Amino acid sequence: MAVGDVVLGTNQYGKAEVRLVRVTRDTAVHEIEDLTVTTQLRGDFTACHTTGDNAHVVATDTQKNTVYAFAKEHGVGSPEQFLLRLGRHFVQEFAQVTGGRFAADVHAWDRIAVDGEPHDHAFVRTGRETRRTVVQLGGDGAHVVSGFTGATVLKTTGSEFWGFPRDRYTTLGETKDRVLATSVTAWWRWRTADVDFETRYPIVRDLLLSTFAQVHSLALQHTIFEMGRAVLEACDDVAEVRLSCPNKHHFLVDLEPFGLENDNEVFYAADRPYGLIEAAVHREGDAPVPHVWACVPGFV
Ligand SMILES: O=c1[nH]c(=O)c2[nH]c(=O)[nH]c2[nH]1
Repeated sequence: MAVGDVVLGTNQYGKAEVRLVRVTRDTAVHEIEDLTVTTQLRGDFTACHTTGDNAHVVATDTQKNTVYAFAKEHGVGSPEQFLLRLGRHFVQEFAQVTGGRFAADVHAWDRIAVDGEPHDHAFVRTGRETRRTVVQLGGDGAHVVSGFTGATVLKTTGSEFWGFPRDRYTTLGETKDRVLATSVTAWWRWRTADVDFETRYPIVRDLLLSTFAQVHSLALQHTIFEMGRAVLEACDDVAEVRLSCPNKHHFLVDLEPFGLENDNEVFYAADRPYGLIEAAVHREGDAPVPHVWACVPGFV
């Protein structure tokens, strides 16, 4: 519907960053599930925008309540299944809802060790990656993208960087042995929504990180391509991998003024600026699905 010459374009709305902690206490050994969930509905919401008629608007407060209710009723389990269940509920329940974007960050917890034993009901946040997923439902079915951010990894050798062009602004020296460090943000698109996500997620994650460790790197670009390639070669159910990796520079400290040698031992870990290396890796001939990636935060 038009208001004068102005028309409504694409729109979506929902509740962002619903903090959900689910404790399962069937036995004395409790389990905890901790997620930040975002729901955004798409469909026929034109009247609300153009005339203020809220008849089609599933309140964001209702969406938030549904997240909590579903966690109680159905449990959480894999975030992918949780979001598929949640998203399908809104589509089935409300005729005006045709699809949406549903995203979750998963915050992992370890048990606190007491006298060397894992405690029954005390946890500490895992210092590793934050698992993430985005599920998209629409006319062409369900698309599931999984990934993680904040996996900080470092190797003290096995990394070179040389052979780059030199102009009058180039001061960086060539190196055959440097520290390589990054905080990996990885996304991968599953071929279908029919995946055992809980089994597959750690396999993909471990492949990415073990490849970082094993590749003799000639550039961070080289490393991240190899990381993506390792996943695509091992995992038929993954269609595409995208990686965003800051090059967390470790500069060798000049110790000469102090009469000391620095044999790749003492580094200045700079926080900014940093190189930001990003790449998508896919199999030749695979059809791209750009609209899925358009809703994934982080990088193009
Ligand atoms: O792995 C690297 N890739 C670059 O593109 C680059 N540029 C730079 O200054 N250092 C590095 N390291």
